[in-house]
Amino acid sequence: MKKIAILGSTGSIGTQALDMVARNPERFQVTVLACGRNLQLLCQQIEAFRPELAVVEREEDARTLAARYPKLEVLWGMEGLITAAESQYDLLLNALVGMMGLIPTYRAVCRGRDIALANKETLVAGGQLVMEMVASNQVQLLPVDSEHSAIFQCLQGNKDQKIRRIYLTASGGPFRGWNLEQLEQVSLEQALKHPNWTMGSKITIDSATMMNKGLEVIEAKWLFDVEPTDIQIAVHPQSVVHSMVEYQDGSILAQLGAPDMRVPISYAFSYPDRLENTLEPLDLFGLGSQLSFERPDMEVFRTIPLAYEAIEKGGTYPAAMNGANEALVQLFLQRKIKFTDIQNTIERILNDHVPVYNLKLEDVLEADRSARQMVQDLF
Ligand SMILES: NC(=O)C1=CN([C@@H]2O[C@H](COP(=O)(O)OP(=O)(O)OC[C@H]3O[C@@H](n4cnc5c(N)ncnc54)[C@H](OP(=O)(O)O)[C@@H]3O)[C@@H](O)[C@H]2O)C=CC1
Ligand SMILES: CC(=O)[C@@H](O)[C@H](O)COP(=O)(O)O
Ligand SMILES: [Mn+2]
Repeated sequence: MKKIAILGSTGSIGTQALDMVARNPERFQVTVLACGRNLQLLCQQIEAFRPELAVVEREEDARTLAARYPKLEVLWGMEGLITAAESQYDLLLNALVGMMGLIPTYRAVCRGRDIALANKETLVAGGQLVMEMVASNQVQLLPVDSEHSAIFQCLQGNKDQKIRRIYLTASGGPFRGWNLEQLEQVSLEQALKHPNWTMGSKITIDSATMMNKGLEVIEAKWLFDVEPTDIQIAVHPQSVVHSMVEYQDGSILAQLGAPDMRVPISYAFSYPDRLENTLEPLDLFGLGSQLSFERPDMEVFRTIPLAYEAIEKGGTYPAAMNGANEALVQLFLQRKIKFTDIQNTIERILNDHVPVYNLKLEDVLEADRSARQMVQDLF
């Protein structure tokens, strides 16, 4: 029985992970459930999965839960997430959204605990620190992000083989093929309509701006130790090929599947085994269209070159970019800024950023904080 701690249990990834646990009760047991403020769903999850520890964002909600479930340990806030990350389990699924995932990941890695990582912001902001600790503590860091799970699967059995490049596939989002003038007019409702995936609101907006792909380039660099210049984004509107690895002999290995996050989640849960499931498989003959691949439009979707530039410059640049993006996406979701303000403001903040190199965790946190402050000052 594998004991799994889930941070972000009420979100898109968290609920799909619990679905895989429910389908495999003889293999997985949940020890921790953590969320923000969605107490109603958390209570249902507590009753269904009987964890030992629950963590919520606010103290008052923790007190409500503790009164309702006297045998359950209930904690709150970042301290609660850290206690959860350092508790007893076999695998931590980090499905929190945003930079708040970094510290719990880091603390779990410091304790030598294995992690299934959905929270890509962890590696974007703190990749260098986290990966150094992963290596020294021999931690297994298993990707959940669909493209990174695909790359990880294409690397199996080829551990020491030289890679020529990675093709990181992108749906292109709802505004694929649009020009800058059209992007100026984008509404929140349009941006929240992803063509192929149902996900949380933050990542859905990231997909629309294509910042999601920029974040994923940085995530791939850290996970697979590849140069960003060897990672080629390939816009693939069908979201059937989840990514590819080209080896030095010219062979390209790809992983295909229906767009269903329960597949990469269950691979991370059961690695190196593959779990049998009854999910709807990809119907190759029913695709109804050809599989197509095109280069991204980096003049319209400025987030992509900005992300390449941030990781090339290194130091605190990616943390500043990520912090600015999170704050801007939040403002866009609140209808306080225009869609194009997101990329324009990130560019401005990166231009003004004063970097720190030879990073410590505090430097990353400070770069994140000051980028958010700059966004606040601008809007
Ligand atoms: N969704 C997807 O298909 C994919 C997601 N990812 C990545 O996975 C991560 C999670 O994404 P997704 O599931 O879509 O996000 P969601 O917004 O759907 O879920 C976020 C989770 O984090 C919790 N949370 C929010 N604020 C806090 C807080 N202050 N303290 C504790 N918990 C909090 C939420 O709780 P509450 O519900 O109470 O607010 C929720 O459980 C992101 O990094 C995303 O980029 C990667 C690939 C695919
Ligand atoms: C499911 C997943 O992994 C998302 O990150 C997805 O890739 C988003 O789609 P885009 O390719 O449009 O960013
Ligand atoms: Mn992805």
